[in-house]
Amino acid sequence: MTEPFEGGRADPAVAVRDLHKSYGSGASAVTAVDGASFTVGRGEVVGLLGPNGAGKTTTMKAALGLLVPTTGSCEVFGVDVHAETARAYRHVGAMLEGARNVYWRLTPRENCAFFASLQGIDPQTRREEHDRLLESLDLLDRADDAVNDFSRGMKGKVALAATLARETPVVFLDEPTLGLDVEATRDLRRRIRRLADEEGRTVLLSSHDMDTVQAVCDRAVVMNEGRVVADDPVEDLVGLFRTREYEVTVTGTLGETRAALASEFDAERFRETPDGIRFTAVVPEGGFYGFIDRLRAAEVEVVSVTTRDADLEDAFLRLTGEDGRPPTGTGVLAE
Ligand SMILES: Nc1ncnc2c1ncn2[C@@H]1O[C@H](COP(=O)(O)OP(=O)(O)OP(=O)(O)O)[C@@H](O)[C@H]1O
Repeated sequence: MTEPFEGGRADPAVAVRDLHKSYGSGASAVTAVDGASFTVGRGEVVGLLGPNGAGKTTTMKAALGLLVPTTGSCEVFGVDVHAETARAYRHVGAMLEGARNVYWRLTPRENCAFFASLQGIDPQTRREEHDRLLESLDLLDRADDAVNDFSRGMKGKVALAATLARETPVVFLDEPTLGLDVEATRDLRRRIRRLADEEGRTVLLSSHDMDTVQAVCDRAVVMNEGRVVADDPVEDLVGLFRTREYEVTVTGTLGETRAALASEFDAERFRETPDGIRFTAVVPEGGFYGFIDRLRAAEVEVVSVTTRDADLEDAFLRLTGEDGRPPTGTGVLAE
């Protein structure tokens, strides 16, 4: 692995500082990133989450020096990537939006060898490692075929192999599990964890796959509309929402109780079903009996109650307000 920059051992591996990026100008200008700040510590695996258009790719590109920020800065090991892009790039391997970083005329094996040698690594010393990498991505059978003829999904996997073959101390992965099957996804998760745990490498990954984020990330930075709306350890993000969500079906007339349930228990998604009125309610830990009493007082008959533990996906939807409730910001998380 290439040694990180000398000096500033206290510097985080990646620092994004008050980053603003707009595309275009005048009335057609699009603000993609609107004052985002976060850091990624050395050896940390951080997930960059957010709905489509939240600004994740733009942030990663700015942190790679591929885009000039409108204002703000990005640093790798304390070095401004825009002032010294080549120097920073040497320490960051990135797979962005699929397959752009591989040579399609070369084979997977040659791509791995090429990207390793770019980093000053003698590829002869890594043959077995590259084969293991290609095998884990189910590419070994095609290791000597030109990438040009591969499907999009396979090209993506070659891009990932080439990125990892560079053995850089920092790795950016934009949607790394996209197009991977269950087995390959599982293997990739293990590989990402190993990069951090055994090799001390730093990983920033964006993903819509919450299971992957939950499985591999130490921390999640959640973006929405160009801003960071949460920056917390993954377990805290989940813990914050460790209330129980219930799906409840009742018969009878809810009347005014409906509004009371909505305000006390976040009850929503009321709908008529053949079994009765169904809705969801969020009940704090230990509050279940109070909730049932509330229903009993309304003289409705409870037909069924099913529980569902909130997971990271629920947490994420609430933070970004995509569940229809007002967004919850970092201020709430900090409480
Ligand atoms: N080159 C560009 N020119 C104009 N607008 C752009 C450009 N690239 C991105 N945008 C816009 O900037 C906003 C943020 O896009 P970005 O790709 O960074 O988001 P994202 O979080 O990565 O989304 P996704 O999950 O869909 O990849 C979006 O509104 C997008 O349409």
